[in-house]
Amino acid sequence: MNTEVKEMLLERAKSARKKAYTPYSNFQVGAALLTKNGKIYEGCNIENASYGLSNCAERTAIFKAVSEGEKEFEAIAVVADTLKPVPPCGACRQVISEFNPKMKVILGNLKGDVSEYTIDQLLPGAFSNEDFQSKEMK
Ligand SMILES: O=c1ccn([C@H]2C[C@H](O)[C@@H](CO)O2)c(=O)[nH]1
Ligand SMILES: [Zn+2]
Repeated sequence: MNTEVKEMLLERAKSARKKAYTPYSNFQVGAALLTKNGKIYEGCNIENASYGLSNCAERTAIFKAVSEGEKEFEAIAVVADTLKPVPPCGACRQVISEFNPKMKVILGNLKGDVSEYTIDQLLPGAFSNEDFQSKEMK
């Protein structure tokens, strides 16, 4: 993936982060999701007084995109103010892998550190719709 696109996604994630609603953790995260046809959907984390209902930035971006009719994704960038590039939580890894097991995941922080993975590196052996099959198809 070319460096300009990567930089641009990280910038959009950084900008999305400013919209985070985080009165409980005060930990802001932004994400930017790139569709295969070149559109970008931003997301931020959104917390709730009932803590467990909080939604991560990554899932906000994906759910926004899917609700607009998008299902083909190429990459997601995630940014937070962390020492090392912010790792996505397990729930988000599972949701990312649903749509593209080869999705590129670009992780950053505000200092400019960047690391890049594919989702199958971050969640090897993910549960998928193929696991619904109860016996070998002959
Ligand atoms: O990759 C991550 C990790 C955490 N969070 C959010 C969830 C919660 O609002 C806050 C603290 O966990 O950060 C994200 O949005 N993305
Ligand atoms: Zn998450």
